Amino acid sequence: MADSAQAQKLVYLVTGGCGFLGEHVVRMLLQREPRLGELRVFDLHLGPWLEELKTGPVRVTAIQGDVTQAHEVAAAVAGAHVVIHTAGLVDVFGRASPKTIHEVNVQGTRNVIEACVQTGTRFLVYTSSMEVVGPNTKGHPFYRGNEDTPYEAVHRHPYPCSKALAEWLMGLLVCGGLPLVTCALRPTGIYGEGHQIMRDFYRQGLRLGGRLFRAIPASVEHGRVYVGNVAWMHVLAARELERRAARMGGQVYFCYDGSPYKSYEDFNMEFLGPCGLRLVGTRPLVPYWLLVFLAALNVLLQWLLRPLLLYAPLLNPYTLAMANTTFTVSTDKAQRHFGYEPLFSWEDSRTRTILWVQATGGSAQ
Ligand SMILES: NC(=O)c1ccc[n+]([C@@H]2O[C@H](COP(=O)([O-])OP(=O)(O)OC[C@H]3O[C@@H](n4cnc5c(N)ncnc54)[C@H](O)[C@@H]3O)[C@@H](O)[C@H]2O)c1
Ligand SMILES: CC(C)CCC[C@@H](C)[C@H]1CC[C@H]2[C@@H]3[C@H](O)C=C4C[C@@H](O)CC[C@]4(C)[C@H]3CC[C@]12C
Repeated sequence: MADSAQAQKLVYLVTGGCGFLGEHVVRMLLQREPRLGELRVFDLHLGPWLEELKTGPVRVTAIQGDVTQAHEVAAAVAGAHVVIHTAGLVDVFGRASPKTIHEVNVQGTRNVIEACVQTGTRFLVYTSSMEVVGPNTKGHPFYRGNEDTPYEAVHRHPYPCSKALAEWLMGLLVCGGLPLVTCALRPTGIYGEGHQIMRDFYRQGLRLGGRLFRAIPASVEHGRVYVGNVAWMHVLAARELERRAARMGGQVYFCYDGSPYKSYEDFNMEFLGPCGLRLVGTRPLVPYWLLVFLAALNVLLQWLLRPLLLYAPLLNPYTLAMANTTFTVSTDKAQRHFGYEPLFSWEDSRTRTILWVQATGGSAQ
């Protein structure tokens, strides 16, 4: 007798499937989801790498579309059994306007939810963010917290505001008693192959003669999680939503793995060190007040230069506050609720990331 994996082939849709995380989710589904019959990859910008996937046994359909356009989302969702919604505008640098961030992250998510409800899709996994919780504007540390740890979540920046609102929309469904079963995954800072900011730091270090200068005390710890494990968690959550709907429906899960707790800069050095960079200073080399001043200056410059060019450096008051606030998670909720175990050990994650930085860090790719 054919087993159920062969009997029922499922249609999956991944929004934002050509982004940093989205590409890993797409590849992970193809490798690890035996019930996959068709994979729809929906993104504003389609990657050329999708072409190579079309020659495999699973039907891969590339859909160029915009989540802010309800009719485009509805057409892509129609007939899908499962939707993984990772599309989003990740901007804490002032590149996009607050209005655009809201449209993509909140209205886009609303469109995905409504399309699922209208077309009868039953399972939806949403990529949320740790920033739905914090760090808050008061700089309170969140130390080894879990999904139930009390924390004063106060948002002002458009990006965390939008992620919080979108996650709240997901929660509304549970209260509304709709047949759609959803859960939200909250990654901390993701790293791994394709991580733009890691590459930016690497290039900056190369420009500075192989050195980076410590700006944040080593005692400020950050939660980081490997992209392959975040992708695996999405695939597993999507698979288990059906079987464990009562337990998982409406739940939120932090994304976690065995990556060590370190400061943002020390963590990056785990990869940039083996690529030849050195972090200078055991303590910050510039006083904090000077960083605050430079961050404020960058905001002013961004505003002054806006008519001429987009000036969006990494340092601004929000990113400085983030970098300077401890935020680490310690939880096993995903393990308890749907059997998640990281697929990649810390050693594997580290090696894969180093190889990627070495291969592409200095090139224009
Ligand atoms: N990178 C992180 O550290 C991190 C941490 C926590 C949560 N997240 C969340 O994970 C998700 C993916 O983030 P990422 O780091 O891969 O970002 P990314 O920018 O690499 O990927 C986002 C993808 O969404 C697509 N997209 C943007 N606007 C769209 C639109 N209007 N219509 C359709 N597609 C659109 C982009 O083209 C891109 O391919 C986001 O929802 C983000 O909020 C990321
Ligand atoms: C002060 C400077 C020297 C260093 C600036 C580092 C700064 C660019 C880093 C620090 C923390 C980073 C964020 C953190 O890892 C988590 C997330 C959550 C996610 O939803 C989007 C990405 C984001 C905001 C990281 C962006 C880069 C930050 C702010």
